[in-house]
Amino acid sequence: MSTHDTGPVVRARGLTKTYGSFTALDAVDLTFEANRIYGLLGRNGAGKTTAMQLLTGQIFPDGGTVEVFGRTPAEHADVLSRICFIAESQKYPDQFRPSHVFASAPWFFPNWDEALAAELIAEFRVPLGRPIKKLSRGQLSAVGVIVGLASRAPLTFFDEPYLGLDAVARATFYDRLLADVAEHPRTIVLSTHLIDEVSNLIEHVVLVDRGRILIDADAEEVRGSATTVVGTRGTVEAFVTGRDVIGRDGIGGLASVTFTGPLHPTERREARELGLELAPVSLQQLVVHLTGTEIPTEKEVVS
Ligand SMILES: Nc1ncnc2c1ncn2[C@@H]1O[C@H](COP(=O)(O)OP(=O)(O)OP(=O)(O)O)[C@@H](O)[C@H]1O
Repeated sequence: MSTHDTGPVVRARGLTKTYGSFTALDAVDLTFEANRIYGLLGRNGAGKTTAMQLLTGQIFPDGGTVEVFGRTPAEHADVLSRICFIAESQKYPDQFRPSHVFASAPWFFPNWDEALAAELIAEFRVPLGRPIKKLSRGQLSAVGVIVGLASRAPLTFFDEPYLGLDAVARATFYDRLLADVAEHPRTIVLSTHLIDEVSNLIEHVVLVDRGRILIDADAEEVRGSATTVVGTRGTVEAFVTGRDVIGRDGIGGLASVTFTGPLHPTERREARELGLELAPVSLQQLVVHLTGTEIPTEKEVVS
């Protein structure tokens, strides 16, 4: 352990990545604390993979700084040995079989747990002797997920590797992840589109959109941060006047408007008395509202 271990696990400031004239990541600040589960969320092309590649030293920033365990990741082998990055389309040597992947994993990951890997191999039904090239998409995803879990790396990134998994296998992954992290605390970063599925897993939300951070907050805080109010149009519009509206929908005389910000108990009572229905907004709905198309005005919804 060094003195660097007392600070955050990841600290990025002004992180910028450009591809030609396109800015994939635009002056992003990120801080990941030890032993938390982070959800890196955002639409296709938002910049999630780019951010993870920068944090793991696979690509270099055009601006800003990255420190992982207090050091620049690419230049320090001891830092890299504490990072596990599982990508959706992991590449393996041509002749590799899953047995080779699991046999070589301990060379890269000092905390590798052989027994856990064996359990997961059985649970995910990975055919150990089949050439990697012949595996189904789900089986290939399972190989990645097993490496990510059994590596027990202090900082583990899962870049949507579980997309190929069926619903049962995904549930297994989520359960195993939670159980193992409870026993062996470490920092996990999950990037995913399946927000509802992971919303109970995530402790901290980082929402990326077009290379910028839209939300960087405690998941609990984010979950309670938006409300949808439904009722007759005039009443709903009067109720949301002056609020930060992030979504509008409606049909005929009915309106459904989503807004962010706290709601006082007296305002809740007032809504009930006005015959309005209030519903909390799920993390997934919130992300859709914040990263979707522009919010229509009341007039556009009516017409
Ligand atoms: N090597 C590259 N050259 C040019 N553009 C790139 C390159 N790598 C990424 N980009 C662009 O940068 C943007 C961010 O890509 P990134 O892969 O980080 O998105 P993402 O949030 O991971 O998306 P997805 O959810 O679809 O995987 C995209 O518009 C992508 O096309």
